[in-house]
Amino acid sequence: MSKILVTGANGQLGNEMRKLAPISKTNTFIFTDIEELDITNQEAIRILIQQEQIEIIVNCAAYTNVDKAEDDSEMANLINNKAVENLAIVCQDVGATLIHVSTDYVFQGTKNTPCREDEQTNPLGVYGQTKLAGEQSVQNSGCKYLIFRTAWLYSAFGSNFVKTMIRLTDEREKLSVVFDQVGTPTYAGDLAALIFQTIETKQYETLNGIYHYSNEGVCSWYDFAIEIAALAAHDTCDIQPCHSDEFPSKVKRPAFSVLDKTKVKADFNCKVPHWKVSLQKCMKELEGSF
Ligand SMILES: NC(=O)C1=CN([C@@H]2O[C@H](COP(=O)(O)OP(=O)(O)OC[C@H]3O[C@@H](n4cnc5c(N)ncnc54)[C@H](OP(=O)(O)O)[C@@H]3O)[C@@H](O)[C@H]2O)C=CC1
Ligand SMILES: Cc1cn([C@H]2C[C@H](O)[C@@H](COP(=O)(O)OP(=O)(O)O[C@H]3O[C@@H](C)C(=O)[C@@H](O)[C@H]3O)O2)c(=O)[nH]c1=O
Repeated sequence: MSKILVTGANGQLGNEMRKLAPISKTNTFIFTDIEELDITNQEAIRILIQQEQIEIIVNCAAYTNVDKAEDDSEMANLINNKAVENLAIVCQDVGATLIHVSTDYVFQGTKNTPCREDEQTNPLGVYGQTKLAGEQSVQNSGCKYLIFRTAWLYSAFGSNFVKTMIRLTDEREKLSVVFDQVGTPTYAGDLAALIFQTIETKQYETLNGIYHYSNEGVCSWYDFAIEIAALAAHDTCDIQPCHSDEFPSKVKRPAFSVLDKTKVKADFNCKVPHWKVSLQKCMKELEGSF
């Protein structure tokens, strides 16, 4: 029996972890968000970890507003890097394992083959830079860790591209969506299932390092929007592809950030659902809300 702490548990991934916890056969999960545990406070982390004798931390907390981060780099760095360093230092001190989550936005995305874990990083914006710094803080701490880099996360919880597209394709007659940024959408429930499996089967005891995990397949945000609208039966909105420079944003995003999952599939022996299959699952959960 191990005790697991999930931080940032009110977000998309945290809520998906909450759904799985009750089926655990061997572990007890404690869920916190900023109100219960502000991870920028190292002392508060230390007290909770020691009091509860936590063996694993799953860090789902992050600053995820990519546009806002450009004007708020201090806060983004505090949450995506400094706070992650806090978790890693405490884990190292008490011998706990840190399971952390990072992003495809650590890559520049200028090549057109799937990104492997050992490939050169070069984030284009503040969000990606602070997430990369967070990865490095974990690695430098000396703690036992797993970092799952994922991409284009969505779920029935929180706000995300799927929910935005459901709303916009209902409200508008016409919509432009970028087709020159290519990646893979990932259902947060699938990533949570992998993290849960890692804990339940104790894979974290033998595996460590960075792993790429997204759903299977490749698409542009435009393709993703088309599929969302089709599943929502929002067929009156005319969705048109546009270039990135036609969609106003202060941050440059990677043009191609498909993640290569060869390593995670081999080491974790996990089956990865295609993004269209998982999108259908999530849309079913959202039924009634559109
Ligand atoms: N969303 C995406 O598309 C992608 C996300 N990721 C990564 O996956 C992980 C999970 O993302 P996701 O579930 O979407 O994130 P969310 O933004 O949905 O959730 C993050 C949670 O962390 C909380 N939080 C913020 N600051 C603190 C703090 N100081 N202490 C404790 N909790 C805090 C947030 O609270 P509040 O809302 O009040 O700020 C929120 O509840 C993150 O590491 C993210 O970088 C990777 C690729 C894609
Ligand atoms: C709403 C909208 C967005 N877009 C574009 C903007 C952007 O290039 C793309 C996706 O929009 P988003 O705001 O969801 O993008 P963004 O917030 O950048 O999504 C990213 O979030 C962080 C947390 C990650 O880690 C990444 O993996 C990725 O999921 O679609 C349109 O072209 N038309 C639209 O109407």
